[in-house]
Amino acid sequence: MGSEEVLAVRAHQLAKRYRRRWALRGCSLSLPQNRVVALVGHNGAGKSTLMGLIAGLLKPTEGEIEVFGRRPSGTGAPVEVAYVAQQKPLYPGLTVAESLRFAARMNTRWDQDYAERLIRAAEVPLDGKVGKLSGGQRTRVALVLALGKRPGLLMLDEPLAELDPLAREATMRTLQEESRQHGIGVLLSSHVLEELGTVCDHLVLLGNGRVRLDGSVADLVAGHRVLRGDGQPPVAPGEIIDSSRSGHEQVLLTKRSGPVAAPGWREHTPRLNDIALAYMRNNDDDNAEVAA
Ligand SMILES: Nc1ncnc2c1ncn2[C@@H]1O[C@H](COP(=O)(O)OP(=O)(O)OP(=O)(O)O)[C@@H](O)[C@H]1O
Repeated sequence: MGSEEVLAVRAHQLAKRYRRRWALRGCSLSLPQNRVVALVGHNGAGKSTLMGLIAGLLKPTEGEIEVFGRRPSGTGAPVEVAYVAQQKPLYPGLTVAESLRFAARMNTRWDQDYAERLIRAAEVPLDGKVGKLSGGQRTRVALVLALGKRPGLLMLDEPLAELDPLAREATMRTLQEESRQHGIGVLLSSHVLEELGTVCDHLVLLGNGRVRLDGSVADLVAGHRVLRGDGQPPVAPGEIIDSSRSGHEQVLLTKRSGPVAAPGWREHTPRLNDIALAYMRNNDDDNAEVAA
């Protein structure tokens, strides 16, 4: 990461233990502002825990974390941070319009015009009761309530799960535009890996509570190659992150940036989800990579 980049989050050796179980350990990372960051990892990898620590809803057991240069309180989110948790914090008895008015009273930075514009774009009825909306519509409302706060960092825990493909595309586009036009940082946890590659600038991959990958998408893609062929792999075993078969061929995801000139082997540039899946499938610490 370039030294000129503004950081939304800096964590050093951050760790969180619930009773005797470590949910997050040795987590050191820097999340840039003005970027869309994908947070991925298997179920129970520690994504929600990391978000809770950044949001100031959880206290670290060990290590340090700074959000916009300050330590989160451990009792509530800083004003610059909007967090949409998996259980979306909505009042089912309010209409959408009432929910926006309530948010306006609770948030000093609230932008009502912008929130109404986003609700109209999402085609959610302003007079609809939140409790009667579909799961996807509730997600859109929760997102608008977060964006309307005009946060410096927006964190979304699994926002795409209940959205149809069109709503997913629209949501991702909104997040990307927000990040580019208003310079906000977006941290997005998701299991929908295919869509992340087109929108995210940065990837953090957690495995068993540890950071396995942390880097810009451009650097991660440039630092890996997919090799297809048969016979003896033309790279050192330590460079192979994942190996599978497709028909007669071996398919290797390798950690290297230079070309591989080997008869019988073809190479191509991986997609972000090829890289993420390979690391998730091979979830051991030997392959851990933390890009600067
Ligand atoms: N309140 C809690 N009390 C005890 N253990 C917890 C608590 N919250 C999470 N854990 C444990 O911590 C680990 C990390 O959980 P976390 O919810 O952060 O993972 P996640 O990556 O968000 O998972 P998912 O993709 O399933 O949402 C898991 O082993 C989980 O069981």
